[in-house]
Amino acid sequence: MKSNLSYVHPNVTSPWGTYLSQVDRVLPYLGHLARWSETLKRPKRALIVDVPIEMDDGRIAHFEGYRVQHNLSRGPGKGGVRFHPDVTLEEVMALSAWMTVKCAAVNLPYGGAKGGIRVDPKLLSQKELEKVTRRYTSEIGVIIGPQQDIPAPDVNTNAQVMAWMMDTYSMNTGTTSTGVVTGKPIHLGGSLGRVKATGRGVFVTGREAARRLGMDLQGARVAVQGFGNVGSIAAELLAEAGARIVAVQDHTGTIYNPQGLDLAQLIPHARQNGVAGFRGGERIGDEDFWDLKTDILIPAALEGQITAARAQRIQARLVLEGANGPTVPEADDILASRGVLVVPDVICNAGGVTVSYFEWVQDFSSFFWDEDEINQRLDRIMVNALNQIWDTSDKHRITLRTATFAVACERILTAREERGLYP
Ligand SMILES: NC(=O)C1=CN([C@@H]2O[C@H](COP(=O)(O)OP(=O)(O)OC[C@H]3O[C@@H](n4cnc5c(N)ncnc54)[C@H](O)[C@@H]3O)[C@@H](O)[C@H]2O)C=CC1
Ligand SMILES: O=C(O)CCC(=O)C(=O)O
Repeated sequence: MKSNLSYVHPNVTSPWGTYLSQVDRVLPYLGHLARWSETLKRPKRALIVDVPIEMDDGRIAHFEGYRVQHNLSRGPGKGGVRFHPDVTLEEVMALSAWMTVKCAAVNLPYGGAKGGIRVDPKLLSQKELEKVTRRYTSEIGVIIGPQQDIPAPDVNTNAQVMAWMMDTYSMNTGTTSTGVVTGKPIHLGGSLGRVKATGRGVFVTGREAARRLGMDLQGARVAVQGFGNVGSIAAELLAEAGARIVAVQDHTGTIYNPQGLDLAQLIPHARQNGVAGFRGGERIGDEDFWDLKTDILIPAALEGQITAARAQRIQARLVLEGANGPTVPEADDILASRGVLVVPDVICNAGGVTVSYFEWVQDFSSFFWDEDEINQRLDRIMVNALNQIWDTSDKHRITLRTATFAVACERILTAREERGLYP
């Protein structure tokens, strides 16, 4: 891991450090394209913005916002916006870089970008949240647009936030620009299937990986960390396929039921209160989550959750990375040496951006598809991408993560080489 950038100081477990180490691992498989690899280690553009708003009590509060466009070689930037009190520039850089790799892995005509505001939205009123969103959108308005960079939901953002972003951008440009963001409400140019798309993609890649491992989903024990958009939908679809969701952890705590949690009751409960306090399971210590006897583990919260120490304890045979960057490099090695198969974030959670792409295409053509068509196309794209990654993994005897980087980085750097360097 090496960064020649003066403005970040990554370490081996920070998100940008993790990403750099993942790039280093793919270099031997890039052939002559490796000479362009420094491109992958530098974001093309990073914008830091001040977001001042008047709070409900009359105070003026300032929040720090970011939008990073990591790479635009294959198309406009694409990637979500995160509202979280711990967001940093370095984290957004890593998240934007993983978007570059992810979009190329499923062969979408996009580069990678990501945004964030360092704010705890739970401490804001709805009015304050709207003001923060609108001011942030105006500030990053100089670099986003339907052909430049298209934001979408991520942690703590949703269709309502996307509606405000679309409206602010449209007001500032004097257009109705539905294509400037994806993940919008359906009647504002949103796509059927987008809300569930990331969780569905986790399910599809998990189904395929389980088949290859000879693991029956019927009765398989599943533990899920993070029970928001991605984790709850992945759990729901796995349960529909016969799996038992035995443990769920979110920021409020961890609950466990070896017979399987009742998701029809848990999901609405968690939406209101978090999972803690749910009566259909036993409350266990958060750290005990990592020792549970399960077949499938789904990290679907934040980065850096699977540390080296936790990787030694994980009992599952299959890890489905719903979250971005949940596994640090040393933990990756430990899981591989213990025979635990990891379906990496850059393919596992690519269902969301794939349906975002469908939304963007539908917005341009003003012709909307039905949900079955969307889900079928999503399934096909994910399965084809995973098959190619699996073949690459078998050919070079490398992990699925390095294989995904190999497939994606070849596409990214080929585009870079074909476009050339001169203005
Ligand atoms: N929403 C999307 O379409 C996509 C999201 N992702 C990734 O999936 C992950 C989750 O995103 P969403 O479900 O959209 O967010 P969300 O905001 O809907 O849910 C986040 C969940 O993580 C939990 N959480 C937060 N901190 C935690 C902690 N310290 N320990 C345990 N749980 C914790 C929260 O309680 C919540 O249940 C993130 O890594 C995100 O980048 C990846 C691809 C697309
Ligand atoms: O839907 C999108 O455009 C991006 C989703 C996202 O932020 C991600 O895949 O991490």
